[in-house]
Amino acid sequence: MSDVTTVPVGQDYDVLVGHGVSTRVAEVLPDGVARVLVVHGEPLGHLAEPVATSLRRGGLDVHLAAVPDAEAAKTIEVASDLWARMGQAGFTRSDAVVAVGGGSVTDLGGWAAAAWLRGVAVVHVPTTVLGMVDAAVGGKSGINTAEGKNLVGAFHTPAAVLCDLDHLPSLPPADLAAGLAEVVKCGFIADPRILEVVESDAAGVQDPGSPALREVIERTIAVKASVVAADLRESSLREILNYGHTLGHAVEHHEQYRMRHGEAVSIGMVFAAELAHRTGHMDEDLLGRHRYVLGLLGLPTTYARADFGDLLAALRRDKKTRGGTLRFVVLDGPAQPTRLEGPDESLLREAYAALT
Ligand SMILES: NC(=O)c1ccc[n+]([C@@H]2O[C@H](COP(=O)([O-])OP(=O)(O)OC[C@H]3O[C@@H](n4cnc5c(N)ncnc54)[C@H](O)[C@@H]3O)[C@@H](O)[C@H]2O)c1
Ligand SMILES: O=C(O)C(=O)C[C@@H](O)[C@H](O)[C@H](O)COP(=O)(O)O
Ligand SMILES: [Zn+2]
Repeated sequence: MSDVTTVPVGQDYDVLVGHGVSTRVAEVLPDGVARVLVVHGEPLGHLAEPVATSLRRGGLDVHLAAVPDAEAAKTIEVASDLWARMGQAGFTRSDAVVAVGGGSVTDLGGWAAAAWLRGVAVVHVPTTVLGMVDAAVGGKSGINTAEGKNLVGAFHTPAAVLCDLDHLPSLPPADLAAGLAEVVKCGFIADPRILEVVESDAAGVQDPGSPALREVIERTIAVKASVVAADLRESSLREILNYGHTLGHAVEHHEQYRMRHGEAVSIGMVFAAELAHRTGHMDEDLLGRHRYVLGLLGLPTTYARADFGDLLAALRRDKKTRGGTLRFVVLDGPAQPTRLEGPDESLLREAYAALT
C-alpha cells in the first residue's frame, strides 16, 4: 500500500485516503475492542467481506449486517434491527461498529453506534465519493422520519475514516457525479481551487482512477475536516457545510428519496445562489458559475416538480431554523459564506421560480 494521504480532523481522528486502506481497519480500532458489527448496504457485501476478513485476521469476533440499499437504510426499523443484533451478540461498550457503504450506511451505522449503550466506537469505510468527502467525516449521524431528512441523530465522532480508492471504479457514474455536488459545494464555500479543477477537467474528475478526482476528494476532505474540527456541534461555522441543503432536503423529502442527495443539493445550491443574488449578496457572474460548474458534471440545476407551498413545511423543519425564522447559507463571493435570515416569502418564491 503506497501513497496514503492522512487528513487529521483536529486532534480527534484521521481520514486516510489511498488504495487498499480499508484493510487497515483492525489497526485503527480503539484498543480493547473484541466484537465488531460490520454494517453494509445489501448490494455491497463484496466490499464488506474483505473488511470483515481483515478484522478476523486481527483476532476480532465479526458480525456482518446487510441493510437495505441507499436511503431505505436510514429508518428507525433498520437501526432497531442493528441494536437487536448487538444485544443478542453481547456487544459491550468496548465493542465497535464498522460501516461500509455510501453516506446512507455511514449515517445509519454512525447513529446505531452513537445510541448503543449511549455510544460505542465507529469506524467508517465510505465507498462513494460523497461518503468519502462528506458523510463519513465530521460525526453527523442519523436517520429520517416521516416528517423529514435526518431529523433524528447525534454528533458521534468516528475513531477513523478509511477512504479506499479501490472502491470507486464500481460506483455508478450518476452516484459519482452526485458526490461531486458536495465537492463543488466545498469549492464555493471555502476552496475555489476545487472549482478550477472541475472547470478545467470535468471529465477527469468523473474518472474514478484520475489524479484530478483524487485531488478534489482530498481538498474537500480538508475543507470538511477544518470546519468540523473548529465547530463539531454546528454552533455557527459548521452551518456553511449546509450550503444548498435547506431547499435540497425539502426536495429530497418531496421526491420521497428517489432523487440522489447530491442531485437535490445541486438544485439547492442554485436556489441559494438565486436568493443571494436577489438580496444583493452575489453578483451575476458567481450565480452563472453555479449553473455552469454543476452543469459540467451533468447535475440538475432546474426543478419544477413541486409547488413552492408543498416544500415550505419541510423548509421550516430545517435544522438551521430558529423559532419561526428560516435561515440560509448564502455567499457574498467565492469562499465568502454568510447567513441570510428570515427573507420575505415572496423572495423565496421568486428564487424558486428561477429554477424552472
Ligand atoms: N452525515 C453527513 O455529514 C452527511 C453528509 C452528506 C450526505 N449525507 C447523507 O449521505 C447519503 C447519501 O450518500 P451517498 O451519495 O453515498 O448515497 P448512498 O449511500 O445512498 O449510495 C448510493 C448508491 O451507491 C451504491 N454504492 C455505494 N458504494 C458503491 C461502490 N463502491 N460500488 C458500487 N455501488 C456502490 C449504493 O449501493 C447505493 O445504491 C444521504 O442520506 C445524505 O443525507 C450525510
Ligand atoms: O456536515 C455537515 O454539517 C453538513 O451539513 C454536511 C451535509 O452535506 C450533510 O448532508 C448533512 O447530513 C446535512 O446535515 P443536516 O444537519 O442538515 O441534516
Ligand atoms: Zn449533504
